[in-house]
Amino acid sequence: MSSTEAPRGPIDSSRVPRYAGPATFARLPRLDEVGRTDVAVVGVPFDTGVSYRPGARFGGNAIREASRLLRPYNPAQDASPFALAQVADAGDIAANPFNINEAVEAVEGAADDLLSTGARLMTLGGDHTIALPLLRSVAKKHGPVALLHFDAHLDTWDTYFGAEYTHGTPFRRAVEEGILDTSALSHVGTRGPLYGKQDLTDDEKMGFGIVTSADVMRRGVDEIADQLRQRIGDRPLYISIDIDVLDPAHAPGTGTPEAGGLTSRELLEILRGLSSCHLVSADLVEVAPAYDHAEITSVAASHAAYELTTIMSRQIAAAKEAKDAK
Ligand SMILES: N=C(N)NCCCC(=O)O
Ligand SMILES: [Zn+2]
Ligand SMILES: [Zn+2]
Repeated sequence: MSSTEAPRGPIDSSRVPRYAGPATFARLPRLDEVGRTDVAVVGVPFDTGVSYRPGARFGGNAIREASRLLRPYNPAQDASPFALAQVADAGDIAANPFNINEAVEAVEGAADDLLSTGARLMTLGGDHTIALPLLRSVAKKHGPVALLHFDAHLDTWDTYFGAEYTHGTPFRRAVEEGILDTSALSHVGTRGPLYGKQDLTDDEKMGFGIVTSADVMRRGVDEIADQLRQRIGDRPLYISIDIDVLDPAHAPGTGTPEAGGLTSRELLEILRGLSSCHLVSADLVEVAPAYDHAEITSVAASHAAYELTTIMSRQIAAAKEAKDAK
């Protein structure tokens, strides 16, 4: 697509019913159908890094299936994300299920390739291990990035069974590697039992601030979004959403569920409150459809990815407009 051409949007639901045909995210064109894209939605079918229930390797396709019902206009952000910028489904990154190190390298390499085209990534996991190679790739382009991490868990543990690359450890590795801007790191939705108090002191030393799920309930979504926006400022921002940030009532289909989580409404509202942030890429991980019912989890995930995609599209359009005005 040249910069003057209008983006190619989703399949017209008034002509082809939404339940027909193979699924792409939001029924958008595949990347090979449009040549290049501003936002690449990409799946990572990988779950070898999990410590409890497996199955997130099927998450990306479950989210694609559940996203058939998304409509092209987003009233909450007053934007038509797929008209403002080209958004396309880039398919899946093939990752070795029997070798975590090799898989981590493959994800980093594929992310490098997509980012080098100028696209931003909306990655659908996969387990949380994949956030590390994605952050490595984003940091090569933008330098250390601010991180907003929505999750029941800290994911800053050191190792599991001696393994460094797991779904409970990506953000400790990322801090060690210097790819995060440690003045702007926040967990949101944290809750549940830990291995010890040390988990919290270690996490704080790495620079993380914590907004617990109880904080969200007590202080409300607007105040939380304001606080996060202030902390992030205009830094390049990466958002990583582990779907287990939601209460198991809102997201049963996940591998390490914890009671007392956010509602899908709270998550979506906080994301909308971040629409002015400079979102350079995002992931949504840990959807494990085998434990889901009636697509509860994958529908919630598809809507969260839709809000993130809208934020990116609006910014891409605004940047283009500013450039054209010059
Ligand atoms: N769901 C993610 N990313 N991490 C959970 C790790 C929790 C544990 O095994 O103790
Ligand atoms: Zn988690
Ligand atoms: Zn996680």
